Amino acid sequence: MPVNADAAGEADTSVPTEVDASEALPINELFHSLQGEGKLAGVPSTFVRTAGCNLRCWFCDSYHTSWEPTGAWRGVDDIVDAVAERPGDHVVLTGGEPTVHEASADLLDRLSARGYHTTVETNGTVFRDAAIDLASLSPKLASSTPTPDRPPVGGDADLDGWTERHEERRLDYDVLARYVETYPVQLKFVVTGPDDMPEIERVVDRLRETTSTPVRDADVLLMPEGTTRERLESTRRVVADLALEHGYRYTPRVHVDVWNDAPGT
Ligand SMILES: C[S@@+](CC[C@H](N)C(=O)[O-])C[C@H]1O[C@@H](n2cnc3c(N)ncnc32)[C@H](O)[C@@H]1O
Ligand SMILES: Nc1nc2[nH]cc(C(=O)O)c2c(=O)[nH]1
Ligand code: SF4
Ligand SMILES: [Mg+2]
Repeated sequence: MPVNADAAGEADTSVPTEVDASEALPINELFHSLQGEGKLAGVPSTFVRTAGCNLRCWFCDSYHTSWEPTGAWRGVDDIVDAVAERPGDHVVLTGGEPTVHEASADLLDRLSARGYHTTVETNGTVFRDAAIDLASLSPKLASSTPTPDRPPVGGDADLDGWTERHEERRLDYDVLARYVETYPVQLKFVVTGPDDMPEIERVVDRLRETTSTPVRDADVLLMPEGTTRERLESTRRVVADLALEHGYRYTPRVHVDVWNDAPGT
C-alpha cells in the first residue's frame, strides 16, 4: 500500500479510515540481521522499518520509505508479536523517519516492557519521549541535500520542492539537544568526503553550546556514504583517515560489506 507522506512527512494524509494512527504504523519491512552501523555494530537485531520521512536525502538507502514511501499499516500489537517471532533481544526502529509517527513511542514502550534493548535510528528533527536505550542520531549535512545535480539514487522521483524543504528542516539544535539530554546517544554522520568535515565540526560545536550535557568525541561517529560494496570501496578509506585525523570514531557498514545491497539485510 503506498503511503503518501504529506509535505510534513507525517504520512497522515493517507491513513486509511479504518486505521487508528495512534496504534498503528506503516511498515516497509521487518527483518532480523546484524546491526551494521554504530556503537552496536555486529549485534544480532530485529529491524522494524517504517515508511514516510520528513527529509529527502539524495543518497537515501531506503528509497521506498522516503522518496516513494511504501508500507502496510500494522497495529502495534501485531508488530510486537512479529518481533517476538524473531530471535534475540535487540530491536532497531528505523525508517524512513520513525519519529514522524506518534505510534513509534508506544511501540518502543511496549518492546522495552518486554525486555528488549531499543535503538532508534533518527535524523534528529522530531523529538519523541519513549523507552529508548540508544538514540542513534544522524544529523543531515549540506551534502545530503538533493539538487538537480544530485537527484535521488534508487529511483526517478522528482525533486518537487524537496531541495528547499530538506534544507530548511535538516538541522534542529533544540531537538538534538533534547535527545542528548534524555537518552544515551551516538551522532552518526554520513560522510561523502573531506569537504563535510568543517560542517561536522560546526554541528558538534553548536550542539555543545546548546546543551550542558556532554557530547563526547567518542559519541561522534563518521560513516562512509555508500549503499554498495563498490561505492564503499572508494569512500571508506577516506572516511577512516578523517576519523583518525579528527579524533572521532569510524563506523563501518557491516551489512553492506557482508551482503552488499540485498533486501532485508
Ligand atoms: C535510512 S536512514 C533511516 C533513519 C533516519 N531517517 C536517518 O536518516 O537517520 C538509516 C541510516 O542510514 C543512513 N544512510 C542512509 N543512506 C545512506 C547512504 N547512502 N550511505 C550511508 N548511510 C546512509 C542514515 O544516515 C541513517 O543513519
Ligand atoms: N544490517 C543493518 N543495519 C542497520 N543499521 C541501521 C540501519 C538502518 O537502515 O537504519 C540498518 C540496516 O538497514 N541494516
Ligand atoms: S532522513 Fe533518513 S530516511 Fe529520510 S531521506 Fe534521509 S536517510 Fe532517508
Ligand atoms: Mg539501512
